[in-house]
Amino acid sequence: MRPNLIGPYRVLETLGSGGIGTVYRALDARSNEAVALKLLSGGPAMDSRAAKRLVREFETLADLSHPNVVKVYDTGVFQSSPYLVMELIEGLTLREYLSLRGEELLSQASSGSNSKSASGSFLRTQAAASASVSVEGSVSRESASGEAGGGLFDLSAFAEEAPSEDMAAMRFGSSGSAARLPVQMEPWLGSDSDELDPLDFELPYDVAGPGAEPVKRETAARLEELNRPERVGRLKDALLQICEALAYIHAHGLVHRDLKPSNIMVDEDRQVRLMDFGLAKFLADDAGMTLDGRMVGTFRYMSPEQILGEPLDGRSDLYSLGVILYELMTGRPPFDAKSPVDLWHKVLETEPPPVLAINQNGDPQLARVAHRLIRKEPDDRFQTAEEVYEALSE
Ligand SMILES: Nc1ncnc2c1ncn2[C@@H]1O[C@H](COP(=O)(O)OP(=O)(O)OP(=O)(O)O)[C@@H](O)[C@H]1O
Repeated sequence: MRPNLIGPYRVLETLGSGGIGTVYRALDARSNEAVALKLLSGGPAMDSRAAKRLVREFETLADLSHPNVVKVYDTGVFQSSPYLVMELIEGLTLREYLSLRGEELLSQASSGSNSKSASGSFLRTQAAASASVSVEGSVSRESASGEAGGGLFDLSAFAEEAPSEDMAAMRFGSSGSAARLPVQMEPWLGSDSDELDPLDFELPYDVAGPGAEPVKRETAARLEELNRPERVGRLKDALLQICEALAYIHAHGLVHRDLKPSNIMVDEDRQVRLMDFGLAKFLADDAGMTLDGRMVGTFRYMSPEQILGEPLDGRSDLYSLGVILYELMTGRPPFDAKSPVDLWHKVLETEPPPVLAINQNGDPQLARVAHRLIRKEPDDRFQTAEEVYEALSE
């Protein structure tokens, strides 16, 4: 049940839930300022002393300040669960943002919908995750399922990563076998493992062929959509901002560890904000596991060294950025599998299809960057976010 009051914060609505907790839109009763409050209820059960210790560690996040990093204002404990109070971002996840057409952004600016800000930009609503965005800038679950008609843009092709990848869906035990993996796993608890690939299409090597099946023609249209110059321009701009944010947090000795499209939001001024950085560090030891055996991080975006439980540095985040870029260029993840263990074997032992083999008209510069980011050996990748920034700016 949604609490009404968490510390001095009046809870207004639920913005969404992830693997380790729930994010609420709340009002600071002292200042009347709207904030986002993340209550870590989905994590390991902890007593109030452990929660307080975690909160003290979170406090270091409040010292960080960068235009592309969500500001942490406050931390606290509510009924033995730690919470973080953050800047409320009125915007869309990166994937949703890139799915909008330029003219849609403009049409939102000129229409008078309630769901827009005074400046006419898009706003995020409660139902945004895994849903679709309408021309009015509101978010519609109907359109995600294709039930809604004219005027709505179906973003289901860019749906957020499947819930099966949430860290809460995985536990590790002592049985089973998984060669080269740092841990062995008990049955995977997620029931929707085959939802890993949001687009669910085959490799379209012959997308433009005369005898192409209907599904392949649709694929070609989708790829064309991904290659719209205006979209590619926005993608590059967003990537540059992500690089700036990563350079900043890495310079502060932090590794994000859970970089994924739903942790990247774009606000109404098209400013990118990284969220949830550092949380994983406090919730896990170096092997990426919490005390009760849950894995920290979202499977699809995990670097090989994170899978192997090795110590991580900023280059692990660069790998995750590469997976995001690969997906945003091809509409599918570089490695697809029916279960996390299969996925991990592929990540560790196989090479993904070239971006330009899937999307022949994709931007070659971006494709090069994506492939260098997802090299298995950290030494073979770009070494810093600054280097990625430079490669994108060439
Ligand atoms: N500062 C914020 N401002 C506005 N919305 C936010 C903010 N932080 C999180 N959200 C939204 O709240 C929802 C839940 O976020 P949360 O971080 O719990 O989930 P997640 O990122 O999907 O999963 P995970 O816990 O695995 O990182 C998401 O839709 C997210 O975009």
